[in-house]
Amino acid sequence: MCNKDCCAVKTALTIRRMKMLAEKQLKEEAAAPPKKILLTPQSAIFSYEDCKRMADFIIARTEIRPKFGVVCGSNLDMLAQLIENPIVIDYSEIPKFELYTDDLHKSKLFAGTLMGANVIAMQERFHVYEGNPVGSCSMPVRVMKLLGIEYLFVTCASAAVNKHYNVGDIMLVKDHINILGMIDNSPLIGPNDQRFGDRHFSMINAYDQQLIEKAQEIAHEIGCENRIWTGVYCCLGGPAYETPAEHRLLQQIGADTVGMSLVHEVVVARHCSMKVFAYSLVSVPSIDAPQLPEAVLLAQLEDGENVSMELLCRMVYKIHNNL
Ligand SMILES: O=P(O)(O)O[C@@H]1C[C@H](O)[C@@H](CO)O1
Ligand SMILES: Nc1nc2[nH]cnc2c(=O)[nH]1
Repeated sequence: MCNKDCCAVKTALTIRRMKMLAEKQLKEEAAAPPKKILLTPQSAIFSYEDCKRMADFIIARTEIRPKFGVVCGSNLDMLAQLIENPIVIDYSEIPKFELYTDDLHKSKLFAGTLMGANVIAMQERFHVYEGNPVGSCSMPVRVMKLLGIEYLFVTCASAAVNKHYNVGDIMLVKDHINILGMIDNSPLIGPNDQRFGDRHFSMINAYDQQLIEKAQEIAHEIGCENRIWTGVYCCLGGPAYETPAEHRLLQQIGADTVGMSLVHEVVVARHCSMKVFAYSLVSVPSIDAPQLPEAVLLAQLEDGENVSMELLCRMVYKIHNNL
């Protein structure tokens, strides 16, 4: 047991020791070379030349000039497998293309034909929550542009925000709320390369209205008009799903579904004037939805995956044949 004097001595010693340590640390910091801070503008991480080199590599390997590009979302990787006689390229083979991804075995590009049209599909996309800068996540879209793609089909998994949407439903995206972009995390921040597009550009009709109408026609043709909605997608950073309070906020600002991707790819696609068609497969129920057994949700999801394949094939067929 120490007395009052003992503690006072200890405190004085501790203070002196801390002071000495702080001084030593300051001296060491002053002697160390300055740390390099790399401020990399999003738009300059991959230059036009980098994207061109990647596109040239893909053209050399596949020998096709695709008209359609597809980005597969989670639970939608089977869309890539619809491509006939595909040339499959692992992302790691393409110079500089490989980024961080949780799902290495799906990191593949499929190039071939679908319903008679030349198509290339990314089986897995890059996400911001995996540690990739937002400008890198959208780099493949620029590569697709330089491959000559006219129509970009972007797909993703999402959670229902709109209480009428069920798991397995498909939402055709008519507009988006880009929360990451709103808080200064746009893929186009940095120098603008005019070869891709103008510095400022409109995001009105970013999701091509004619393509949406074609998809709505298809919904009727296949008898899925009560399962294919048209709505607003909101992108959050993830990887955690939103809290109930955030979910309520998203309902109030007009989101119908929420996910962790798509919008930055669409911004980059519109910057370089690609026609965009996007849909999200509802994979997580809204917090207002009645609780359903896991097996029911899985069956609904599987059904939605089948509808999404039908939708993709019919869209490609109709556009390719001007129907
Ligand atoms: O690539 P997408 O946006 O479909 O992936 C979403 C986000 C997470 O990776 C996953 C969550 O379920 O789906
Ligand atoms: N933010 C978000 N993204 C998703 N992607 C798939 N499901 C979800 C979800 O519940 N929330």
